[in-house]
Amino acid sequence: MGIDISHLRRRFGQFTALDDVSLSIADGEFVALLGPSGSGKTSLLRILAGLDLPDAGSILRDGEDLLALDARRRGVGLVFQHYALFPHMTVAQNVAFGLRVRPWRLRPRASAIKASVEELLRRVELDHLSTRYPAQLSGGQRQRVALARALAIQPRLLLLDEPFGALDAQVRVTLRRWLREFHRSLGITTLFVTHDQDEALEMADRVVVMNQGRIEQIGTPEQIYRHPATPFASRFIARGQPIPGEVEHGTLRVLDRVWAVGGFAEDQITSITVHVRPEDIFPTQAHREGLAARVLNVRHVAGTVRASLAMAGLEEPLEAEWNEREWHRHPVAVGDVIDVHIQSLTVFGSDADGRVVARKEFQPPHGAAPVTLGPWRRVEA
Ligand SMILES: Nc1ncnc2c1ncn2[C@@H]1O[C@H](COP(=O)(O)OP(=O)(O)OP(=O)(O)O)[C@@H](O)[C@H]1O
Repeated sequence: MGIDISHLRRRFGQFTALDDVSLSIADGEFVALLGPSGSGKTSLLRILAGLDLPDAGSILRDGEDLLALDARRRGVGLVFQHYALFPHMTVAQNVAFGLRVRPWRLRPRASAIKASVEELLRRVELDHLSTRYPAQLSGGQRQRVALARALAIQPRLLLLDEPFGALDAQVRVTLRRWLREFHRSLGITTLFVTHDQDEALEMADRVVVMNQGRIEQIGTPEQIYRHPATPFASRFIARGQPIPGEVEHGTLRVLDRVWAVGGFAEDQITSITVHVRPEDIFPTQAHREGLAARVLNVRHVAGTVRASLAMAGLEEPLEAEWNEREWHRHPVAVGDVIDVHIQSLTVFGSDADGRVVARKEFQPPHGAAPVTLGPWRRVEA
């Protein structure tokens, strides 16, 4: 049981904002919609909320057609990036609003509204500020009021559209953890829109990666980070960096190294993309086995060390990232020429339409002995 979104399409004139989007959300799940600006996240949220209709596709909740219900009957709580609090109402009045405007037959008694507002404000830890006006609150406090207000109607589905987008970095991090715990205690099915990778990976049970109106990948934060399904997901989530590679007559050539690629269906695949992550590039002392790299810069950032490396055959430098301890073992400095070992590569094979039809995570061996790369497995995009 839960929400089943299937084959949703939404066009604005010639522009396709949602292109065959299918997604199932389990009861009580916390799902993040993650994608760059314009990827269709808000379009999907608006359709779920009943603020817009798709051109095609269906949404079922526990088997019931959600699209047939008007917005007020969907039991949806909404929080947007820009606090939509009523400035002339106190915190308590804002939270009570959704209950006060109900038709009189459905409206709780004034004493019940007061009790539920008090309970909600306790939950969002703002009971001491109930008589303040929005202008007298911090940004983070306003968003917690907005959340309490969305929860007042006891929604079955909570939709959060970049709720922390306008807050500063430190408040965002604190509220992220707070909201995660809050969700755990409440268990309401929640869809959270963000373009911030850390936010999605840290908070969600599952992450839906969107790009140009399509879903690129759905998975747990770990699955998506460790095993990105497409070059886009790899670049956007795992900071995958492209390096030139070729496949010919059963061999893969990358950075002047050649490995056998057994079982590679070259006839199906018209192009390949090879990605390497910053944390998979290590300095090595085994000179004959490493790849030569010149250190262009070194930055120390909160416990990690980032370096840009110029390498033969690459137009753009590769970014490498080590923790401080690793760096102390090989304290490279600007101008050094070092040997690096690439611990892991991801190779994507695409067909003529650009669809990924095969992918492989590959650990290049130390040394030059050819290895078999495969078997390739099909991926569901
Ligand atoms: N009413 C509309 N008319 C025309 N185009 C629209 C309309 N609403 C959205 N779009 C377009 O659809 C695309 C997807 O928009 P959407 O707001 O869903 O993206 P998003 O992923 O939420 O982006 P952001 O992170 O910037 O909010 C955008 O290119 C946008 O310009």
